[in-house]
Amino acid sequence: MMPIIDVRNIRKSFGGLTVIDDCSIQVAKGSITGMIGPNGAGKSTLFNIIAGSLAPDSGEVLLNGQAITHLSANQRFHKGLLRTFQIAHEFSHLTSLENLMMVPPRQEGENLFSTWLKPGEVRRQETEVRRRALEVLDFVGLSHVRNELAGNLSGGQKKLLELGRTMMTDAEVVLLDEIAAGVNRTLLGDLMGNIERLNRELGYTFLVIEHDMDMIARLCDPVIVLAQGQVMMEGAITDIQNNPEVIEAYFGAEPA
Ligand SMILES: Nc1ncnc2c1ncn2[C@@H]1O[C@H](COP(=O)(O)OP(=O)(O)OP(=O)(O)O)[C@@H](O)[C@H]1O
Repeated sequence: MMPIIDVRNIRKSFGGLTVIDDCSIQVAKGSITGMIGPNGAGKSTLFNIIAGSLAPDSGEVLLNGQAITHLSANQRFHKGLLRTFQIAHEFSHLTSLENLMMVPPRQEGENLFSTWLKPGEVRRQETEVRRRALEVLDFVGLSHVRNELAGNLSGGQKKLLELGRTMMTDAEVVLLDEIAAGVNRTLLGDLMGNIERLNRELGYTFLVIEHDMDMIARLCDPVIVLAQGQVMMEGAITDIQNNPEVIEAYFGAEPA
């Protein structure tokens, strides 16, 4: 089956430093694919290239078989590829509900204007967006804080809200960058449960960069190990954890 994300022969250097070195990865539609690797392996750089916030020196990124390398992050968003972002400072003064209602709908080309011109359409859309936002809050377990300012939410609740923002758009592929960091175990459990449900029930594909191995082990299959800008290994987490080469790359030592 055609991969939903196909990264082909990407190279990226900063100054004289080669960070991504002829790297190719594929993300299968419907998977929760993990990406791990030691600090400085190039994970964030590759993510930025996939999301469209950084241009590669060479190579291609395809989404559903279509080259998107030349598209902006915003254009990729409208094609259903998005990454979660920390709730920006200005949004911390809005409630959880408002944060979700602010997410722009996915629209391509002329749809953007055609709905504009119809009388009554704007109000109908706003009612619909509100209904959707309330459903999403319910799904991610944040109904009880719907009128709370986002800035007052706990770290874990903010992550749930960020995940909720992706649900406002009918995303196809979501890039999750280190979302477990700073989240307490209970909320992390909720977050993982929601990711699984989005995957199973709504067909979302995820590409997850994560240092939290428990999260990778529970959610991700396959897992890609990146080291020095190249794919070192790809497979099930149990195989990866027992691979001497991977252990060496991570810890710089042979397994005991
Ligand atoms: N904008 C930049 N300018 C110069 N060097 C950069 C830039 N972005 C990243 N790098 C360098 O590229 C290398 C890979 O960084 P990257 O953040 O992609 O790694 P990572 O695998 O995500 O690491 P971590 O797990 O620590 O987040 C590092 O040596 C980093 O210093």
